Amino acid sequence: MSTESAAGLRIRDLRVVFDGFAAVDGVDIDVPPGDVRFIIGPNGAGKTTLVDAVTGLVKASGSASFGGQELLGRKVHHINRLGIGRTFQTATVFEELTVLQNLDIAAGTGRGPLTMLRRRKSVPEGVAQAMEAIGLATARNKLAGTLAHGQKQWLEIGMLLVQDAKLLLLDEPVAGMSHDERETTGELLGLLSKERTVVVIEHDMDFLRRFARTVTVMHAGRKLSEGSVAQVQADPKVQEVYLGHAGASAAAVGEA
Ligand SMILES: Nc1ncnc2c1ncn2[C@@H]1O[C@H](COP(=O)(O)OP(=O)(O)OP(=O)(O)O)[C@@H](O)[C@H]1O
Repeated sequence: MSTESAAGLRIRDLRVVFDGFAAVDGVDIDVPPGDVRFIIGPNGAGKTTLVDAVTGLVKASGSASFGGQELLGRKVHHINRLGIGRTFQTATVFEELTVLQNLDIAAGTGRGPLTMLRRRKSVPEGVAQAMEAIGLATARNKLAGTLAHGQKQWLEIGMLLVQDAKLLLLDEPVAGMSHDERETTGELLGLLSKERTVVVIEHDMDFLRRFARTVTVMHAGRKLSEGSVAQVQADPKVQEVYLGHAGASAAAVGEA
């Protein structure tokens, strides 16, 4: 195994079968450290199932390793402790708690519930850095339930940062976001990738064009194409799958 692939996410012959149906059907993917990899594909292509397999939510065969550590066969919390963090399409923050309390809980900083619920002046450095990165430092005492949609997604990413996740798997992070929120999120991905590996499942092609470094296209449980944004957009196989005919602009990808 090369040093590079050992350090990043390395998936080999990944298969997930539901009642005889292969939702992920023998996929190989390498995401090197520092990449911002977008995984796209039509509905039902197997994108979420692939991430579910990597994070221990569904059983899979083959191999998925990060930093040289095999993930398949481990429990969800163990995978989490190995530095794998994941967000879902709907943000899963504690709405009745503040931004800071949400981050505290994610960080598991060892305080009892009463201490956590008290407002306080000193904030652990990791939590302060995360709040800064996600742009919520001034909103630290706001209840998460009162945040804008985009801010909730950022808070969820912040919760992964305080856990020091080294691999961030983000499921449609900009769904439902405004234009400005998308731009901010895209910039955040670039910032995060300096110290982490970022994998984004996404349908939004404008967002992909602006912020993906590399792209993997999935279709019917398999990897259809991979490369730069320009390479996959120019791939006739990708155009065929999205538009039903080659030669058309791939601009409509994701509008389905
Ligand atoms: N728990 C399950 N049991 C049975 N089939 C499932 C299960 N989860 C997913 N599938 C099927 O596996 C296939 C892949 O689903 P998956 O959600 O991974 O696709 P996707 O690429 O993420 O699609 P979308 O873009 O719509 O989220 C689909 O045909 C789906 O119906």
